[in-house]
Amino acid sequence: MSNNAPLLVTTGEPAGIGPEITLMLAANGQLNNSVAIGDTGLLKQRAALLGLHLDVVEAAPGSREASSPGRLVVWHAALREPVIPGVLNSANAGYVLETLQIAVDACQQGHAAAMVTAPLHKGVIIEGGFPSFTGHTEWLRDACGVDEVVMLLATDQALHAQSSRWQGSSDLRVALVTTHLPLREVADAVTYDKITRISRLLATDLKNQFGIVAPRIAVCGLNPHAGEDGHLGREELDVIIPALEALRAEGLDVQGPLPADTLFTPRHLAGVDAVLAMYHDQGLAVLKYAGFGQAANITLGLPLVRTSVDHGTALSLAGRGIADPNSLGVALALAKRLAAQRGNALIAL
Ligand SMILES: NC(=O)C1=CN([C@@H]2O[C@H](COP(=O)(O)OP(=O)(O)OC[C@H]3O[C@@H](n4cnc5c(N)ncnc54)[C@H](O)[C@@H]3O)[C@@H](O)[C@H]2O)C=CC1
Ligand SMILES: NCC(=O)COP(=O)(O)O
Repeated sequence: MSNNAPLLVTTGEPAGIGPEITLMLAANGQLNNSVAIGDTGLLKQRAALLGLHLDVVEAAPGSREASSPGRLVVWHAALREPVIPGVLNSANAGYVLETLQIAVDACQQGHAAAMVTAPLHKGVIIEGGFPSFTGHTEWLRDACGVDEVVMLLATDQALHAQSSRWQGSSDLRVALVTTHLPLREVADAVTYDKITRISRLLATDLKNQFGIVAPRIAVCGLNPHAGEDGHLGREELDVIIPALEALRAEGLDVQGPLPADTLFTPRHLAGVDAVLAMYHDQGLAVLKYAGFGQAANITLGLPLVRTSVDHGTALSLAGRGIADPNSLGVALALAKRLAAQRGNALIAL
């Protein structure tokens, strides 16, 4: 990694809130070591629409110039068609993916310290000619040529931790065995191999990226009451328990499978560093209840640092200046910390 590389912020779906939450952070000085990737004209228009006093200026991809108070530096990618806030247009799907590719290339070539992604709209990318697209996480796995990645969402401001009686960590971290899958397909995707690979990656990155020396992972069951000894589903007996036994034999501290409805209560979370949920809404509904807007999404297992917001494109808010940019700020702060930990030199503030 060369010296003084910026953090990159991909601005996401152009009709969503990604461009404006990026501009909002730039306007209050939170993008000072960063560069946005997106259409410069779009960002200028959105800044004007919101009445933000900000110079939006273009720089060549790979340059060391970064944003400063009152000035947002942009690595330009051209929109395919003009954008109306809140109105999706599948013609711009290729544009969104181009912003991601620019970021990946720059991280891999040492021109950037990390990438932070504003939300994109999965459906419109699929409709725009990319039928196998399911999300940043899986796209980044393929773009980086790795076999497996882990989606982890984390907040250090979990709701239950605000109680004066709470004695555990204020961090809540939730990782997923399966990510963007129809519920009908989830049970078949929860395999011995998948659980063991994801758990190993999670434990390794909790150590290496979060500095947790001996990570304790609580693992959810798939079925109600963790299958009730096989009476309410057999995945626990046939797949999850054997996988966890193998992981324990390797020295991993994995508890479970635990009934997911009570695992997230403060008593069970007190000694836990991360929860491994079997599917998207099992884990993320709780995480978002505990800290929506205060959390970030991290992809573990990549050769680069990638964090993201905890929310989506919020189309109905786009162009109105009322979206909360806080999660993007949390994602930026985390990316900065993770990049520094990897030894990626950041532009000094
Ligand atoms: N990292 C990413 O790229 C993500 C993308 N998405 C995508 O976003 C699209 C919309 O997804 P939804 O499930 O509707 O979730 P969403 O997060 O866009 O919206 C859910 C609710 O939260 C509100 N909300 C979201 N972000 C907000 C913010 N910053 N400030 C204030 N209120 C906010 C919305 O107005 C809405 O009421 C989908 O295509 C989904 O796949 C969803 C999550 C993450
Ligand atoms: N709910 C998290 C989410 O959908 C984000 O997915 P990704 O685009 O970061 O893979």
